Amino acid sequence: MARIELNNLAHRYAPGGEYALQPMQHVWEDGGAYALLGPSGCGKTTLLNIISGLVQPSEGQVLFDGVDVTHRSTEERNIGQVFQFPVVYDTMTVFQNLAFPLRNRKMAEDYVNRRVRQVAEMLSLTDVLDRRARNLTADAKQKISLGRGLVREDVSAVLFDEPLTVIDPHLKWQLRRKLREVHEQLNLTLVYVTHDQTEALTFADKVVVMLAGQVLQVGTPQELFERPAHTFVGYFIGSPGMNFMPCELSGNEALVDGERIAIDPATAAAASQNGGSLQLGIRPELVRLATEGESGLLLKVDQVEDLGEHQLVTGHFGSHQFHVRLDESEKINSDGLRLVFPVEHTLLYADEHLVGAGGAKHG
Ligand SMILES: Nc1ncnc2c1ncn2[C@@H]1O[C@H](COP(=O)(O)OP(=O)(O)OP(=O)(O)O)[C@@H](O)[C@H]1O
Repeated sequence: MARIELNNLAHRYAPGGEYALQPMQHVWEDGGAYALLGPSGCGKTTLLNIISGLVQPSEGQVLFDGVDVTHRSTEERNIGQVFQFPVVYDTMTVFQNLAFPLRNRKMAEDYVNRRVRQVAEMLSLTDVLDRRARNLTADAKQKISLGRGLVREDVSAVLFDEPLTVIDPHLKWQLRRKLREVHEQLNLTLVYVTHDQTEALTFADKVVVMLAGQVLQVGTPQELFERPAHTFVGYFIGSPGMNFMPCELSGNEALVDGERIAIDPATAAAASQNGGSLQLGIRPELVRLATEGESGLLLKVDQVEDLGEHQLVTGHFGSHQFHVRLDESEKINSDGLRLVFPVEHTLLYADEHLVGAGGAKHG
């Protein structure tokens, strides 16, 4: 397994053309499970292909455990890959398919037997080990592909490019869980590309959020939820995403349409030094209703949706749309709700970037 270092890495497909990947500097730890998350065209596949060696970066280096592998082939980098569509040998049995990467490297047969059975067990393929792959469902074939990517212990990393696209929706959840278990048991460095936040958040220890060729934040699912480093991360992660409202500063308060909202003093001080166009950000889950006698901001209610254990209120402050997620037991006054913005969850963004500790955290 390897620690992967991206050293001043950038990529343009055409000399002098647009950057498909903006210059970046990152370290991905040995044994970590990473997800690359972002909308279509943000550069996820380009970055994955640069790590695997399918694309040569136009600038910078890729290091595996400190060794420069930028100009080495995929084969020389010792990478396992799982693609969107299953890559299996139809005429071989499931066992032979899983054994292929090991037999190819002349591993001893008793080791091959043990390892194939271990991986088959993890992916619930034990019952079909003797069946020919040709007759299996698309789901089973993709499980074989996953197994082939995971079967070698000597790879530097295993890269997955949207591997669950062809999987039946009810099986996706189960397979994601399986992949997590496999990661815990095999301790492989995994990089998983997806545009689906649920997939990224349930699979990865650390999620790398990308937009327009840039890595905006590398963080745990909790960090991305609690302290999005960029407004896009706040908006992209969460359902619905974070609320943002343009504001001005007045001492330790943000002014939104003339209303005053308390801000942590250190954040307010940093924001007044930073300058830039300011927005206040808060998660729909982290706003609360004012208690009796407590003052709060009046939200005009437009719509209430029943989400089972929660209810989602869509309303507005002045001209700004705002979402609040409340427990199903809360009584909603359809005229309006008095809301409290807890200081610890009320964040400020200057020119789209989080102000204060953790604002420019990349890692
Ligand atoms: N072979 C190529 N030649 C020229 N430009 C390319 C090539 N491959 C990708 N691009 C461009 O690079 C940018 C990043 O594309 P990339 O495929 O890496 O994004 P992505 O996030 O993986 O998107 P998707 O989820 O749609 O696969 C896009 O603007 C794309 O048009």
